[in-house]
Amino acid sequence: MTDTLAVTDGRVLTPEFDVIEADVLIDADAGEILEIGPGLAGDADGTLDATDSLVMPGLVNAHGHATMTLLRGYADDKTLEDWLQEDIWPAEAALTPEDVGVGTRLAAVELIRSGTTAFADMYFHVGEVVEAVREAGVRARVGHGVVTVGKDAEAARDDFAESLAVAEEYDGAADGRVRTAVMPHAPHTVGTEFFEEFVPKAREAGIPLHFHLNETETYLDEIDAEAGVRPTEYADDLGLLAEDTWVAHGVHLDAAEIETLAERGTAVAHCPASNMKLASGMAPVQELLDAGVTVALGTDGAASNNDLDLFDEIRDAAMIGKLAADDAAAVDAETAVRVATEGGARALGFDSGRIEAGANADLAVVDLDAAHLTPEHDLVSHLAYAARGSDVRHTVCDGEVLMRDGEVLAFDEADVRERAQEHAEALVERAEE
Ligand SMILES: N[C@@H](CCSC[C@H]1O[C@@H](n2cnc3c(=O)[nH]cnc32)[C@H](O)[C@@H]1O)C(=O)O
Ligand SMILES: [Zn+2]
Repeated sequence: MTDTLAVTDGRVLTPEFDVIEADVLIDADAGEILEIGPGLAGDADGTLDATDSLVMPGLVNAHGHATMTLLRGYADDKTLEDWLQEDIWPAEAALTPEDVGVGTRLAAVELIRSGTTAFADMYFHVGEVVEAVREAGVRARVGHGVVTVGKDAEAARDDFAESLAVAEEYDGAADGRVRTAVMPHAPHTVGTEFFEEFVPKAREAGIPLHFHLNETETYLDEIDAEAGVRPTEYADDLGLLAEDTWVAHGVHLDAAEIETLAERGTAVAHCPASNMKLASGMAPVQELLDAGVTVALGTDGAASNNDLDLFDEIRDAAMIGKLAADDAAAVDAETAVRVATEGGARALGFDSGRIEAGANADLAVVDLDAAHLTPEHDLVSHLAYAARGSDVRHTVCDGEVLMRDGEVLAFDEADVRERAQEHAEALVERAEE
């Protein structure tokens, strides 16, 4: 007999973006949605009340560095280059594997609280990330970030080799909730010879690739000086772009680069808050969408955001998308919610991001009983422009309830926060020694 869960008496956001009154019946063992319709509560083994609430697909955070929650508020108000070189990289040099476990658990609490059920993570000590994901109950595509600049050839090679080994080792962990990717940091922070050696190996092994692309003007100039081409062309020549590749940022893209991404089927994880905070620029989101590129949303690390609430990103994406296009109709409410759900799921290769029979049972239940969500003209508008992560009541991933009525079940949240505070303080002390 299968174990079933019914999400009852709410309204449901359908894949067509209609809002209907319905229950959602879930096969908790298979982690799949079984049926959407009226009166499904009767036979279910368990229920989750969605009265006065909207049942929506769990949000997908398609780019980030979860451990960087430990560096939230540590260094602000700087350009990307100064921030990384003066503050972040020295602090990361002092990070221990245990710090990664603690920081990722803090991130998981924040993600679950704000209705995010899947995330991408580029970091190191990936085994610790995987353990945290296993415990949290969320879904993730994880990888070891490779940087070769400033390293001798052997250390550089080892770093890329580790990214490949880690991706092979952990793929399918946590009952299949963990998938992996090879994650070279960016075209300009990894030497050409290492891409040439390892990208074909990743391709042969069927492992996706993820990296930062065209985040700042400075980075474009570095590739231009070295290779004399735009970074997207450089990446394409190295075989980096494919249907299972997704890139982060894509802020400074010209028309030819957008076309290349569309042709290769490579998705872009747009990170509007990080791009604004580091003054990186405005990504051409509407142009990407018009060209047929899959767009997803990411927070990036908590040190450049400074939280992991994807509702902020949805709103920011709509706002900055309009500014960038100089068009108030650009990146409309439905589009912004779609990129945060089905766009993210497509980018990360998860059968999630929509409430439909057969899809993964990954969903968020948003409490509509709030002043800032009144009146109810249009609930999709509310999701894009008025709702906050803290409006999420329940979070379900893979058919398991991860938060019920605002209580995170997977962790002792107070303990996670206390340990995060301790580890963050000790980390900064070591970094500044
Ligand atoms: N193994 C590598 C670590 C790479 S992890 C990925 C890196 O991306 C960094 N990072 C975080 N946010 C951003 C961003 O917005 N742009 C570029 N890099 C970032 C993050 O701090 C981390 O160092 C090493 O030996 O240094
Ligand atoms: Zn990043």
